Amino acid sequence: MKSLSRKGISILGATGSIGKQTLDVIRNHRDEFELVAFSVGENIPLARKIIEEFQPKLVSVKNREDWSRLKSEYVGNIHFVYGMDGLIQVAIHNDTDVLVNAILGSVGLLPTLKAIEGRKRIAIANKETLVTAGHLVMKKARDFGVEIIPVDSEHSAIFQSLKGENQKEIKKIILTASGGSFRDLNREQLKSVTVEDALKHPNWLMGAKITIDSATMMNKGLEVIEAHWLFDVPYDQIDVLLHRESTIHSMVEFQDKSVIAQLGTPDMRIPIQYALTYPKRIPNESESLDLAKLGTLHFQPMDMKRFPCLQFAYDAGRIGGTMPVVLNAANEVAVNAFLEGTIRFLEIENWIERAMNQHHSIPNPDLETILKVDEETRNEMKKWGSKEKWRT
Ligand SMILES: NC(=O)C1=CN([C@@H]2O[C@H](COP(=O)(O)OP(=O)(O)OC[C@H]3O[C@@H](n4cnc5c(N)ncnc54)[C@H](OP(=O)(O)O)[C@@H]3O)[C@@H](O)[C@H]2O)C=CC1
Ligand SMILES: CC(=O)[C@@H](O)[C@H](O)COP(=O)(O)O
Ligand SMILES: [Mn+2]
Repeated sequence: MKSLSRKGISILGATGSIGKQTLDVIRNHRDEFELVAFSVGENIPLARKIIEEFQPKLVSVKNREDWSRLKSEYVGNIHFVYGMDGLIQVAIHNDTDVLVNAILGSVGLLPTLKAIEGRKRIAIANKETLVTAGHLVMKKARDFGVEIIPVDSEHSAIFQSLKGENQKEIKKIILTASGGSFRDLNREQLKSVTVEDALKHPNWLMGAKITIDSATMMNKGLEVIEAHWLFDVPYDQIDVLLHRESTIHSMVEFQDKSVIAQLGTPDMRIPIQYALTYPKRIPNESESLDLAKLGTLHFQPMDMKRFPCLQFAYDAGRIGGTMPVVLNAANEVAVNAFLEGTIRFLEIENWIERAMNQHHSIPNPDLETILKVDEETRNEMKKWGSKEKWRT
């Protein structure tokens, strides 16, 4: 039986960067939280370690073969599931109080919708889900009275800055952007960058896909759309500001020109923990922000020509309908191709632009239309480019 005094936490994507940091938060607050269920993709060795340490009730893996192997290894009280049905079972487990959606990509959409129907509070890191179907997710959350608490550092900052405020009094949201791994390179220099260089984010240690998204500025583009849905703010009232240090995680300017910001060291365990304890705050082992040591903070306006992916995201958001579905799917496919070494860095933006140019947006799409457009975009893009690796 689940303990009555502890919150039951379930995690989609427990083996990823956010997933592992969520486990850290649970590990450091055993009196507050218990891990009920989790999903992994293909990292079975880490899944075994998590099972042994946390003894959850339900574990989901991506593939049937892994499910079959784990089932025979652990004969006892742990229930094993797999595939999309497995993700959904994690999302709606009876003992879940908070679902941490830390899976990568729009595969997180269906489990999110099911969790809302199951009236689970959702701590959402998985921005691709909100980009793809923000209108469906937020409407369903309102209909079912479910709270969606942001984990993404910028959105957690905005959420915290808005606490106790009147949402109608927002003048603008200011998302901060580090500039990513190539912030000091010009477009000419971007032609020859490598995957290894792209994976060196200046401030945050994150999964591969989001680190590339930071370097192309698509991460900020996805975050603009994410902010639009989470806070119900029009695109004209969402700005992006280059801020090298990632110390101010984001800000809100109000009608009276007051600006409220949230600051902290770049440590994702802080917003993850807040999403789990909200509206409470509890102590942790994270480092305190030392502004005197930092001395100076830097700010620069965003150059859309240098970072066209950010412009694509604003365009897709403003066009609306299925265009953000295409933006996201094209980005997922292109980043994957770059990570596999079959396209170069600047081809990521070319592929996204091409996919968007080929698409006629369908307004106010339902779930079926979204899934269809997502699949069609990925299938179309399979025909592009060579399978030859350009890097050794
Ligand atoms: N990392 C960060 O600091 C931040 C991340 N985010 C967002 O959080 C989400 C996760 O990011 P991050 O943790 O960096 O990503 P990672 O790549 O580190 O982790 C992704 C997780 O999802 C699992 N996964 C991937 N594809 C599938 C699939 N098809 N089926 C089942 N499981 C799958 C992986 O499993 P496995 O490895 O076992 O195969 C892994 O557990 C993204 O949406 C990202 O934009 C937002 C803010 C900050
Ligand atoms: C930690 C986090 O929330 C990331 O989304 C981070 O913001 C990436 O940094 P930039 O996109 O600002 O480079
Ligand atoms: Mn972020």
